[in-house]
Amino acid sequence: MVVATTIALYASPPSSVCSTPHQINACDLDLSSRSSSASPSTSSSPQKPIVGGLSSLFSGASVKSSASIGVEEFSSLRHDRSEDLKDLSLSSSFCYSPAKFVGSSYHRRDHQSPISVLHGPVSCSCSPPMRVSRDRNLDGSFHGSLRVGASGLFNGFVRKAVGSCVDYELGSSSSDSDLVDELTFTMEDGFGADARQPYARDLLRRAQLRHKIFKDESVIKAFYEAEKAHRGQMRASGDPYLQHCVETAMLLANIGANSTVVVAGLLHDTMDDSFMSYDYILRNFGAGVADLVEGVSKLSQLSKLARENNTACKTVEADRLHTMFLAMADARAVLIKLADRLHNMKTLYALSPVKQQRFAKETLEIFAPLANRLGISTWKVQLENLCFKHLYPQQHNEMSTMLEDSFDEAMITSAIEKLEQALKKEGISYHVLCGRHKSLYSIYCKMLKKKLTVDEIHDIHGLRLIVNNEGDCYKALRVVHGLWSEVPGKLKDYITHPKFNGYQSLHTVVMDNGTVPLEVQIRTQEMHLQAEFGFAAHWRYKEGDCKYSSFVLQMVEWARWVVTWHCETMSKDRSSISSSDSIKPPCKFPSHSGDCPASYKPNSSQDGPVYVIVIENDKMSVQEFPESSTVSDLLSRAGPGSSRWSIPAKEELRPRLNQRPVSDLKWKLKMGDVVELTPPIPDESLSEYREEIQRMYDRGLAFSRPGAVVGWGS
Ligand SMILES: Nc1nc2c(ncn2[C@@H]2O[C@H](COP(=O)(O)OP(=O)(O)OP(=O)(O)O)[C@@H](O)[C@H]2O)c(=O)[nH]1
Ligand SMILES: Nc1ncnc2c1ncn2[C@@H]1O[C@H](COP(=O)(O)OP(=O)(O)OP(=O)(O)O)[C@@H](O)[C@H]1O
Repeated sequence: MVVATTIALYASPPSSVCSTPHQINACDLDLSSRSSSASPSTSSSPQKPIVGGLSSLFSGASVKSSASIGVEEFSSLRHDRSEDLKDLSLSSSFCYSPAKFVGSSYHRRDHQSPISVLHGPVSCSCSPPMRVSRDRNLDGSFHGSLRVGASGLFNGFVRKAVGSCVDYELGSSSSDSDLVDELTFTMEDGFGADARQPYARDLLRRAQLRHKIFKDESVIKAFYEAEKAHRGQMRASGDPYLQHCVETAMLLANIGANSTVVVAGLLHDTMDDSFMSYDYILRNFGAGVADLVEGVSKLSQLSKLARENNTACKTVEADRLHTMFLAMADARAVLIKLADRLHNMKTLYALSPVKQQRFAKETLEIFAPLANRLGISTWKVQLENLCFKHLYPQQHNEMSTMLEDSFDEAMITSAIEKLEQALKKEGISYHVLCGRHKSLYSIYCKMLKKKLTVDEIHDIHGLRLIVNNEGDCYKALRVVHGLWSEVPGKLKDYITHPKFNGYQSLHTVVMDNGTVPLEVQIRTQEMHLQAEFGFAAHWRYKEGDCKYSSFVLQMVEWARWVVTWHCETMSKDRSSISSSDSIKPPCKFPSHSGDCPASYKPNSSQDGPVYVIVIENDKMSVQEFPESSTVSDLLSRAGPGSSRWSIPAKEELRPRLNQRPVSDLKWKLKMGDVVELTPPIPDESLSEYREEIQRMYDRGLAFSRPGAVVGWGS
């Protein structure tokens, strides 16, 4: 079966499963059986603190939810409904494109969403969509341990290896030289090569079966480099480390990323966790890949810092962190980091409960919103549902139990078919007809936010229709109301009465089979662009946009667009992207017209604030500075009293900027800079200095020491 992989960054709903008629296709093939739809909540959303029992919300819910869902269960489309179904991201999307309408006035569609990222019929000869077996680990029952071989000789190496990725706190702070001491082999001597190569070959072969990009020369080369770099390293789950690299790269491939990104995905941990250097990657794979791997490494470090400092709990700082991540790194590096995190979240069961909580918290507050901003709904949904499970297991269980019968993919599929036929009969052409069921976490948030019971949520099942013009919106609405009975009071005409943010669409809720509510949204392509990309962008709608500066908004749109562009245009199978009837990003990459909402160019203008990580007394904060601020500005904010500072002569006493002693106070701060105000001084003999610096900070007084020409303050 040819699978049209589509993740609609702009155009379509989350975890969109796109198909030509009669095909239901899965995006993340290894995930498709548990794909889910997006949900709300970000660090800043009102529903963020999700706590408390659901019993009151559920009152009356179970009766209706079980009684009302009399249609074929979605599990029949996917897989057997078994215990671990509860742990999956219970949501998915479907999309039909009217290929049947080929000819005359109908647009031929091989893909669902004209501006979807992936469109690409990625030849996934892996398990058929909707019937993909699930990872054994999702039920959380498997508790792996650090398996490092009988001798345990490589403990240190392994610890170091996994440290930066999953924060096992097993000595990941050791330096590279410590690491060398613990190694009893060199990377080149082919330790265990004979034993491991068959395994690696098998892993590669399986990856190639799942996605053809793994047959690319550069990808194969990267695979073997990753194998060499991570040889002997195991994950806490007990899996070889290489598997994590492959799964990360596979997630990227599944959203249509090109070979540069997939290669960087395979190598994403090599700089942190092996001896592979930037230069080595540069020589072997070029600057594009090397920069990406370096970008991911920086994001990993910042994420670790944030995790250790519980930044996710501080809403304002978490928000700054989102922005910083997008602004400081190539958006594709964020994409790789997200894929890395998604796979780590899927294998979180292997960590201690405390670590699980910490990762889940950070993921929910930092990474899921990032996925949302980048428009990768399918990842956002999976991340959120996994976090939900770990952070609120009781509520997750209750919701899963209650809703597992409610998610009815078959109903959505048949509703699409029905509507498609009826539109055809009426001669109404359309661009996209897609459906999704709402994710578990999104339903949960909506129930809490609006104080609703589950049977009061009318958009658990939803369809979206994108037509050519306004007139067709109303014609299509009549068709919808002719097919199904309308729920009184639920019709909203945001075309005649747009929302304040410019959002336009027709919304109606109808009853399928008289029992299951189905929300139908109808809009034109222009309206849809606005809803996904413009001021009414869905992520802003979900986050509540009032607090964002235009700088942040533009930057997010830029990042989103870059990611989309890269995924779309690099997807080799997608020749139809340029077809004239596609909904396209507003301007041609890489230039924007002046009034384009995505006209922000990272690093090309200095008109926005910079966010800097400041570490002081082992505490981290994410601070905002006006454009063109300098180290001196930062120091004057940090220290009481004087705003003029000079630099201590002794390097080890200076503040550090990105791990280097500050040498120029006029140095301009950049997005993502890390400034340590009280650098760690390992030498015990320097403790006196340290105390004095501390006093200086405390009192804002000048620091001096006999013989040393150092002075803080004027
Ligand atoms: N992109 C975007 N989507 C929106 C916006 N407003 C509403 N929507 C979509 O429209 C759906 C329903 O919105 P409304 O019909 O206004 O419903 P509501 O009154 O907010 O609440 P419910 O009927 O309970 O969903 C939402 O679930 C979104 O999918 C917006 O500003 N931007
Ligand atoms: N009726 C629909 N048909 C298809 N896709 C939809 C529909 N409604 C929302 N979506 C898409 O589904 C994704 C997930 O949205 P989600 O269900 O979390 O929130 P929402 O329904 O848009 O908003 P809210 O939770 O406030 O009602 C978004 O990409 C959204 O655009």
